[in-house]
Amino acid sequence: MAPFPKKITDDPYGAVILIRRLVMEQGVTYWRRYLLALVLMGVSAGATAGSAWVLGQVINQAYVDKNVRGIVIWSLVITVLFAIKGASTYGGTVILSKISNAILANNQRALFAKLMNESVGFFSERHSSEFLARLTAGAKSITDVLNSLINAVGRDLLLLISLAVVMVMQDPFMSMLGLLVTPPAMLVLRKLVKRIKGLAYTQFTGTADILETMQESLQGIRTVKAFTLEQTMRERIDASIAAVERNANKMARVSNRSNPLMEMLGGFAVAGGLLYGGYSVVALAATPGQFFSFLSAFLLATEPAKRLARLNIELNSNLVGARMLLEVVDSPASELSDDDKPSLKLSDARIELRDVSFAYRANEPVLNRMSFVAEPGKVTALVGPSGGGKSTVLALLLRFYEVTQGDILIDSQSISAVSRRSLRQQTAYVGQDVYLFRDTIRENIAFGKEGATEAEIIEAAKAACAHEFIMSFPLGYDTPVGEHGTQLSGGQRQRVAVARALLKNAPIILLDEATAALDSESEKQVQEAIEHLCQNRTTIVIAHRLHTIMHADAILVVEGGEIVERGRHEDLLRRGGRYASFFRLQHRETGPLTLTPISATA
Ligand SMILES: Nc1ncnc2c1ncn2[C@@H]1O[C@H](COP(=O)(O)OP(=O)(O)OP(=O)(O)O)[C@@H](O)[C@H]1O
Repeated sequence: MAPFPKKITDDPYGAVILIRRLVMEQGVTYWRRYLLALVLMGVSAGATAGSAWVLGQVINQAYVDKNVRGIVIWSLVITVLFAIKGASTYGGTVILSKISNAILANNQRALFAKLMNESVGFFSERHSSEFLARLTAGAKSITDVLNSLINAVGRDLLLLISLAVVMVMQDPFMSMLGLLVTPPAMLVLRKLVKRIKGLAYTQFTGTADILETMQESLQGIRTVKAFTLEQTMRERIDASIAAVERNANKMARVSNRSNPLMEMLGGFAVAGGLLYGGYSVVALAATPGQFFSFLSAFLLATEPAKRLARLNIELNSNLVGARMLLEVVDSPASELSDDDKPSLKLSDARIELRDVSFAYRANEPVLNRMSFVAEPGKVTALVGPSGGGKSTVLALLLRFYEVTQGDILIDSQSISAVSRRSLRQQTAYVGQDVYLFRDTIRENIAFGKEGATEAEIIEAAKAACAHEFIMSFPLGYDTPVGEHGTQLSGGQRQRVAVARALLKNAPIILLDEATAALDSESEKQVQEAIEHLCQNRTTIVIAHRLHTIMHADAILVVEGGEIVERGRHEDLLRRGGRYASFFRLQHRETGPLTLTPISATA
């Protein structure tokens, strides 16, 4: 999917094609219900037109026939017609709303499903608020387009036709005169459509900007507060809000610019009708009933006529949102399901990187012909300066990205030849930023295994040294963790994440800096949890504070996308190279070394 097009003209979706597509792909599914709604709208239109006609009868009974009984009967008929109109309008509106809600939900599901088929790289290039706007406003726009169409046909056109029938029945000549106002009205409206499209687009992107600032300020609320950025953030969002407000006002002005003119044209038509109607009663012996009936039908017809005239404006402004959503849904998925590939079959879980090169962006290599083996059931540690490419190795192992060159093999199977799902199912990953979902602790652990039992969840929590702190909360496992787990401490979050990984019981463990930024007591507990997690599993661990490294079976020093040193702790120290200097650095910083070693982040 391309990012937001810079100009609306870049957009390949034409209005007619899009409307046809929405009708054929989305509306047609509900044709039976639409038909029922149309019938009800037709009944409502008939009742409205009927009441205009009956009005003429009442007037004639009063002024011409002087018949009280007739007046009473026709008045009763009008009451019945209004009741019919009320009931059918209600039925039609409810049916249409239900269809709209279903279409809205379908589109939101489709967009979300599409996003789930996008790669990690896809999201790192875009802001999530872009999708929020498309999911909400875009999906709503699609239903609005379809509603505008059905209302135009069902409500307005049917009503207009029924009223036209009454007008022609009462006075054919005058009805023709009414049509004279149509061409100038059309001319004015056509000019407005183009402006509206541009404004609707700006409105859409402006709303996305507001969402973006809002989301960033709230997610980074601690940074905002700590750096007293409240005013800065207020100013940033204020600029976006003011721009959207200005644009909305412009849109209101432009889209309603037709109104004064339409009213004037309507006024001319009504005045003409009065003049001619009055004249035909006085001079041509028409009945007052005819006159009143025609006039009321004419007045009733002005609203649907105005709405129909504005249909083009309405459609075009909503089509902008519809395109925004369909653009994402239509774009080729960056991570299509490859479940048809064979599953990864594990025996020992031996991982091998063979001459792996990788670049996020062309000509900016991050890994350069990297090769190493992570032996089965052993702990392999990646250490090295920040930005060296350690996290990238894990990202490639999980196939968040595909290698540019070389291959990654697990038990001699290239990971690119097996399904991503089978690869990820057999891998437990605990990342730098522990992500907890806004749910209870229980549910957050349970994400590790589908259908996990309570006993399994508690067992995992115990092994992750989390059970105790969980039980210290009044709600125990039902304690909500808050958005992103903010109601837990850093160490608690990490232990919940380790419990989740333990529950998954995967043969391969990937850990990225899991003990960073913890006090020594929490770190000890998290470390103990991790030791349980790694037992008898092939583990690749990125260590920044590196408290497990001393005992790691292999230590790889990654620098500039290459492995510059490898070996066990003692060997590397003896060699006196990069690792030894990191080690000494930490030694100086932390005082005499205890058994806990090394931070590799320079
Ligand atoms: N999504 C991305 N898009 C573009 N470049 C990226 C992306 N992620 C990482 N990089 C770049 O790739 C290089 C390696 O990053 P990586 O995260 O693998 O380093 P690291 O060794 O794990 O660092 P740290 O120890 O700080 O976590 C860095 O220069 C980084 O800027």
